[in-house]
Amino acid sequence: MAVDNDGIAVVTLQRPPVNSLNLDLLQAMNNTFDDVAKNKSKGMILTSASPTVFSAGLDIMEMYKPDPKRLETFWVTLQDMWLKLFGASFPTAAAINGHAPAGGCLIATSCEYRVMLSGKFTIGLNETALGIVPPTWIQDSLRHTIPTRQAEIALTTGKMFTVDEALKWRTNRGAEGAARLGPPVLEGPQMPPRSPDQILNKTLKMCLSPKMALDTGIIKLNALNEYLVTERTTIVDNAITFGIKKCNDMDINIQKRGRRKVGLIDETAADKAEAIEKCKKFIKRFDKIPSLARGMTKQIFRQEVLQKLLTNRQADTKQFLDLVNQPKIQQSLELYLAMLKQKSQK
Ligand SMILES: CCCCCCCC/C=C\C=C\CC(=O)SCCNC(=O)CCNC(=O)[C@H](O)C(C)(C)COP(=O)(O)OP(=O)(O)OC[C@H]1O[C@@H](n2cnc3c(N)ncnc32)[C@H](O)[C@@H]1OP(=O)(O)O
Repeated sequence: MAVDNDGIAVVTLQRPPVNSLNLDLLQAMNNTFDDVAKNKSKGMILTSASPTVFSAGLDIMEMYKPDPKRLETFWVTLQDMWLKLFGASFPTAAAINGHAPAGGCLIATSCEYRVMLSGKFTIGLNETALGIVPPTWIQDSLRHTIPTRQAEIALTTGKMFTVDEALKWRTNRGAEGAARLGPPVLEGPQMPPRSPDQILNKTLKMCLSPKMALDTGIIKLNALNEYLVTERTTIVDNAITFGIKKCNDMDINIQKRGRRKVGLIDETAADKAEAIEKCKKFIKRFDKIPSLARGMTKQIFRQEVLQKLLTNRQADTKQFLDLVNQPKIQQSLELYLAMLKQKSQK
């Protein structure tokens, strides 16, 4: 842990090669979180010493052929880590400088703010894809971060989000929907882009002109009708071109407006230093907010989710122990470890 001049603690996970969460690392995290609270730090940023992995999640070795007592301590220590981090009264942020699967995503979603490095990294709760049901409080951390519907889909599919997907959620509306209609007709002398309103107003004006004879008016309206039917694609394209031009003139970023943010991460950064700076900026937002009021508001906001685990702690531990001790799960863990080893040797 390093505390900067502003009193913000930067805590770096340092367990090579992938910061997998074993008992020792979890205990070290818990002690550090206690220190941050005791020192009255202004806030805490979690990051990783690895250039490519934030955290690979739970250390599979803790669950494979486990010592029963250690396994129980391992799970209770993980619960403690989550209760301390998710329930921390001080501001928390994650500078996610690499992959963050499963438990890695849990740490990130337990913080209040997330900045992830742009690149070929992924983040998400992949448990379902591994055949495991994520415990309620792990599901709650995601549901607390992104909209419920997206959380349900992500959890049930074991979705690992790319950095871009974690920031935004694709929709068919906006610029992407427009793109599916084909390229817009560009501005030219024959067909200057006009809004549909402009076209109709001009035609109406012409038809209402006292100089216009009735039969000429009818001919013009028929011609307009035919034009609207046969040229509808061009008209739509022109309307889109007109819309895009207006948005550009008004400095509205249509690319951003066309996509809805899923918000699993809040921002991206080019490198770790920038990610930490952005996290610091988030924490400094609270400079003028009384810290007691802030901390209590956060805890009340998170209380329901925290209380659920506190109430069901023993049952949750028993469920985990029963699951891990199943021969079928032990077999899956063995296969998974072999698969990871094979992949790392390639
Ligand atoms: C089938 C699983 C059943 C589990 C049942 C238990 C029930 C628990 C209930 C719920 C809670 C679950 C939450 C979890 O966190 S489970 C853990 C899920 N984690 C993962 O699936 C991530 C696996 N790792 C990776 O995808 C990659 O390692 C990655 C993080 C993307 C990094 O890739 P890369 O940089 O290429 O590194 P390598 O893959 O080469 O790995 C280097 C060495 O690290 C070992 N490794 C990786 N992850 C883990 C891990 N989670 N635990 C232990 N060891 C891990 C890997 O085998 C390599 O080792 P070696 O160098 O000796 O070959």
